[in-house]
Amino acid sequence: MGRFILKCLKCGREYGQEYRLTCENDDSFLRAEYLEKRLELRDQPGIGRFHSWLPVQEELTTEAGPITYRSEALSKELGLSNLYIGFSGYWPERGAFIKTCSFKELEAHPTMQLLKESGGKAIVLASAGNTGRAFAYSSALTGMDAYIVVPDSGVSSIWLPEEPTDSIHLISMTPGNDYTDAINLAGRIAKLPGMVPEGGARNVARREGMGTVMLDAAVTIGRMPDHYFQAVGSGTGGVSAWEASLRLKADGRFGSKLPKLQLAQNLPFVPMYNAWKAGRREIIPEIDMKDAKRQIEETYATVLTNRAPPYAVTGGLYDALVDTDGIMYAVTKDEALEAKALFESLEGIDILPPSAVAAASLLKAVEAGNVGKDDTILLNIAGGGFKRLKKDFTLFQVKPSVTVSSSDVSLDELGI
Ligand SMILES: Cc1ncc(COP(=O)(O)O)c(C=O)c1O
Repeated sequence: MGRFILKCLKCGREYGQEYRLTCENDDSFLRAEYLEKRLELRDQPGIGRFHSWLPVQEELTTEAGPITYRSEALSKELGLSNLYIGFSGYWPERGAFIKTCSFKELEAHPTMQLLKESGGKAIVLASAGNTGRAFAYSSALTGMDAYIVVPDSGVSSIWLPEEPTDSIHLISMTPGNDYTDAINLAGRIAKLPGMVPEGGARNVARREGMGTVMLDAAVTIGRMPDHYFQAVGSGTGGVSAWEASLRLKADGRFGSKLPKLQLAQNLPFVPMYNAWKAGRREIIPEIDMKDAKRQIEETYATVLTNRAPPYAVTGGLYDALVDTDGIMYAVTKDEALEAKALFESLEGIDILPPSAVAAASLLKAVEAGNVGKDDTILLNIAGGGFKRLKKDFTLFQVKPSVTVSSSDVSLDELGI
């Protein structure tokens, strides 16, 4: 018997347990509804603890999982009494063992498991860096093929803490192509026979994997936080946190008020910030991301640069922000670097650029009075511990099997 059904958020059509990204009637998100309505923690080391609300049959045994701890130093510096850090990365002293150093690994493991359970063999995805590394690692662990398309700026991010396997197929794109070009090429490859698109935010396994950050926080704190801070590029993490809190609310033991999403992008590329500020569901490219490619080149945290984020779609980020009375921030590179230095010196762990953007947004929120001094706050440090990892592991660069010059190349050139 299945553990969940997939339900279309617009027309309500239900599907059984399968690797499905879209409804046959419309373009809305599908959401998983689990038979287990109460979160029953499993005896697993990582995200497998949250099996109740992961769309897979077998419990995941990976040690990769989010951790949550109560901040002391940063909390004191900001004058906050209930600041919690959700950390996804490598920090063994705190029990954090994500060896690709970001919460993207929380998405990769359930996705590969769901793919395996539904008979799929090869997954195709685009990445600006962190997602590709996470799926490459999951491919190395499971032996399942992964075709990963990255822009030139992302190639150096595709490393592993062990020897890469033949199951990893890295396709790089020449300079001038960005993350969205990689998405377009991956979309074409995914139509080849035997290939399965990972689906980005449409993939419930990805969303539920990321949602475990909120679940871990709620079980650690004993209730849902009042505020949730994260830097977003696609916004999937924001949607995931919202969906996880809807389930926690229905569970009944973790409070009834949904955490307020407080999400950040980095200047000059801030399309979702612009649309949200203007009160619009639609992103208007000419207004919200004029000269997008140039903006992206100037951006500090490049993984936050998705030109086609799931913002307007039913069940997407706009709906999540409306439902949680959310706030969005635009952060400069200087603000991010300042917040990074502050966080690292006070909390004692190195963090990735997007996490610096998230930390900067918390500083802005405190300054603007968007959080109360005694409110319970969850800061999602979605990537970190890279320097810490290098002390314990040798890292291996994954080499591209082919480099292409545009998303329109003939697929024969790829030698798949
Ligand atoms: C460390 C980290 N934080 C935040 C994000 C933004 O994630 P999303 O917009 O998919 O929620 C990313 C995306 O790659 C990331 O790697």
